[in-house]
Amino acid sequence: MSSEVLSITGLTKSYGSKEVLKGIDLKVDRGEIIGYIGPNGAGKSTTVKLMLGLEEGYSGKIEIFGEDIAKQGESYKRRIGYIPETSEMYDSLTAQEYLTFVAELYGMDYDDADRKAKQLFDVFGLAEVYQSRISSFSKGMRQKTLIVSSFLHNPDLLFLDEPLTGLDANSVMVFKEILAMFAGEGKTIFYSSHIMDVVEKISNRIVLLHGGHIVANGSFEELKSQSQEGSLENIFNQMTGFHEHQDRASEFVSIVKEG
Ligand SMILES: Nc1ncnc2c1ncn2[C@@H]1O[C@H](COP(=O)(O)OP(=O)(O)OP(=O)(O)O)[C@@H](O)[C@H]1O
Repeated sequence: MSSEVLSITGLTKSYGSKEVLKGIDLKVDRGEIIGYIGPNGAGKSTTVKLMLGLEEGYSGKIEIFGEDIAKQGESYKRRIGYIPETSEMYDSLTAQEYLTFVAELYGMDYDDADRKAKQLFDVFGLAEVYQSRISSFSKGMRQKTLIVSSFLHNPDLLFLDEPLTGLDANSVMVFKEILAMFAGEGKTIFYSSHIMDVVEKISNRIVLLHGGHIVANGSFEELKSQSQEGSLENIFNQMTGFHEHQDRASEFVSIVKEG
């Protein structure tokens, strides 16, 4: 069996006259944690949505689990988990209703999904609110619900967009450990985030998207040796040509003070 889980070749995508992706090539193997980074608006979410089949109208080729997604049916999606950047969770549902509903979409049996979701909720210390409405949840509780919904069907490939949003420091530690263990089981994780120190620590490989192209692709050590910068934050600033943070901050503060 090939160890390649994901292969993107010559991927381009435009919205109207705006070309967001200008030819992306990327290969990802089983068990890798890919840190997918880039400035706001670079096209990270667009890439992920294309791979999930949520967005159409691209050129190039996207192969997942060895097959072209344009040619295969929906079945590959059952092996994928997804934490979106912004989520429209159904507020009027309870966590139990929401999680069993999502799990059934992934082909799980109701009773299995219910039992497993309840156990996972318990791990996050949320057993007592399993039957409460999502509308009553805090930001972190909602994020934990999304995390549980994306892992419930034991996916082989996970797309995580800013998954730590709202999690407290203890939960962050648990979640980072979960990711490492999951990758150790041969699962593949595509991790999109702006929190550079977390990306630096958890990723086996970092892919930086800028100006419609992949401008860096390697382990943190490799990127560091190429750029002679210390942290991933500095490497990011250097590779995206951004050196004005102090000027921008001074300008902002002086405008605020003026009025
Ligand atoms: N449905 C759409 N219609 C028109 N333009 C879009 C659409 N979706 C995304 N775009 C544009 O494509 C570009 C890339 O957006 P995308 O959300 O992929 O960026 P991103 O790298 O995920 O950014 P961020 O870090 O801010 O989340 C942006 O300029 C955005 O305005």
